[in-house]
Amino acid sequence: MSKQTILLIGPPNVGKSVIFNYLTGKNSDCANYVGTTVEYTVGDIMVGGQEYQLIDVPGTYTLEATNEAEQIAVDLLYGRGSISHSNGCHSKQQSKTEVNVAQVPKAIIVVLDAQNLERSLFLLNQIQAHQIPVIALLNRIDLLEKKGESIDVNKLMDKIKIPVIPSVAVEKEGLERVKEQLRTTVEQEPLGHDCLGGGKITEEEAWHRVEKITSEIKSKRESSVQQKETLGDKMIKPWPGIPLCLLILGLVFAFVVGVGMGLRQYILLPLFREILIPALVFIAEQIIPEGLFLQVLIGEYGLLVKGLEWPFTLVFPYVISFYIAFTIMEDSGYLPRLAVLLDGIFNKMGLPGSSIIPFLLGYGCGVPAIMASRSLSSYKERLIVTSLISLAIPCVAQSGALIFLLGERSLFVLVAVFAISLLVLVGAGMLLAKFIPGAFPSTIVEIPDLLPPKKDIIFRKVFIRMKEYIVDGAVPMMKIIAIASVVYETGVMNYISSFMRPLVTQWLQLPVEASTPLLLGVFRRELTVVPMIEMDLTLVQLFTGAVISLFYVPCIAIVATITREFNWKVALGILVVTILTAFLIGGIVARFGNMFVNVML
Ligand SMILES: Nc1nc2c(ncn2[C@@H]2O[C@H](COP(=O)(O)OP(=O)(O)OP(=O)(O)O)[C@@H](O)[C@H]2O)c(=O)[nH]1
Ligand SMILES: [Mg+2]
Repeated sequence: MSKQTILLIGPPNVGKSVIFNYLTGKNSDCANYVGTTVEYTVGDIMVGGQEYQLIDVPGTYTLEATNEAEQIAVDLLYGRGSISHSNGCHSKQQSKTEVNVAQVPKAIIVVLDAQNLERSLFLLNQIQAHQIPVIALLNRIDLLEKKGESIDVNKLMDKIKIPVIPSVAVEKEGLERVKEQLRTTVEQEPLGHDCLGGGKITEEEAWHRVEKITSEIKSKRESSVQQKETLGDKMIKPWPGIPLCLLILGLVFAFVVGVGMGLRQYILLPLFREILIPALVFIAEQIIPEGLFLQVLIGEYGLLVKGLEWPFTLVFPYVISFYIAFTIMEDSGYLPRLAVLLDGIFNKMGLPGSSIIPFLLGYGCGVPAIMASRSLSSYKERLIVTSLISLAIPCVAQSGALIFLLGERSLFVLVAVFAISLLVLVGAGMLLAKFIPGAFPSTIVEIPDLLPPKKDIIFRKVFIRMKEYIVDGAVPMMKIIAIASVVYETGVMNYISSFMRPLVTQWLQLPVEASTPLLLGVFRRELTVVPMIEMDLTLVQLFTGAVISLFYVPCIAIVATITREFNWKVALGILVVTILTAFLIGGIVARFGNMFVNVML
């Protein structure tokens, strides 16, 4: 028999995932913006000697869902959940544990936002109408106290007549009490009343009552003065917000490139090139007889040579530097401010400013980025974001490879490639906004407090993302390199390449070997770039190759995600558009890139 479930519900960005991670030991993604969790995550929790499944639910303000992520929350409450869920990381493999979400939960932990109690109580009231035992966690009280405010928790319990546990999830305060309290709650019958005093009331009356309760239990210290305009407020105004934004993004770019190059040059390259790879090659030569198998291991595309060098010395350093920078940005609460600042530009692409979050996630990996678009409110917005991520946003593996390929030859060309990608992104976005039917967005961006990122949370998140890269990025890359190695050593690669000769040599003006990255790139994005490193190409040819790789087909994992989130027709459409764009812009750069390169040199 499958285990019974306990739901963790609350408004967005209140700390549910931090609480879930503590209670289950799993790793549900948490970050300082609305809509971090877009699918539910399941973990085990022991309550009074019995095992339950705790479900981390996407945040929702009310039970009238306005996007796909919120709909998942509502479905889980009704016991209508489907069994597609995350097992605590971005891994595409599903958890093997059986999850029965098509059942009404045994209990609900409602997480209230101490800073926005009215809205939380309104949601609590709606949840209680479902006759399921509930406990409440009053989280983020530290932030309230910083503002010189406090909530009388006993008085609150008195009024809403359910157990309320005050907590500071990031400090693990109050979380042990949740397990104790759950022990009695799961045994209880539902209370049979709601927190607002019962009776059939209108929405307006409900708001009136929550405001009254809040005003009776909340107090402000006499000494607390009106807050000054904070740095967080300044960041969303054009002045000084835009210069600050350029400075921050510039610093992030410099950090990712600089730290990535440093990690490669001084740590990973010496470790792999001078120690690990020679040792493995030596061992292979000793124990494996001459022949095809040995060549596949140590030849041109050898698994023990390129199969280790590419994923671990070329891409891995940038995965580390990108995710350190990105995690600090997402935990600080800067991203929603960027969303407000860029709202005008995004509106021209038919998108709300908050789509900056899936876009920036896309610079890490397209798969979680496309999933994150679930928090957008219309199909049109999701489709535009997904198409643009697939077309013009290089993932971290590909960016790492591009930085390596071009960085040492010409920084101008490197910057030009990223600038072209941004231009195409905006241009294609404006076109899609015109042609895809649907209303234009109305933007409401919730802005959380600017918080200093916590060291241990950053460390854990970067570590998880490194692990994910090794499992979901490096290992598949090694498999493809192994296949490429076999295909190369047996001469099949040459045979296939001959079919692509006219396209590659005449239209793109590249040597015929450049068909290899185009073939491998179907499987993984960075493989459209890395083989070019081994070729003797002119700067214009590198420019052409980089631009093609940028727009060329998204990798197999992304195509699978698009098919799952939309359907195969959308995936096919995106494939066709990306291939055509890549060859079109690649051909143009092959012809006119010379002019640019000459001017810059
Ligand atoms: N200061 C403070 N920050 C907290 C507390 N709890 C969570 N946070 C921070 O609040 C942000 C949001 O936390 P999450 O756990 O992602 O919130 P969530 O409710 O799961 O958000 P969604 O998935 O978007 O609904 C993160 O930056 C956390 O570090 C708390 O008690 N105090
Ligand atoms: Mg969450």
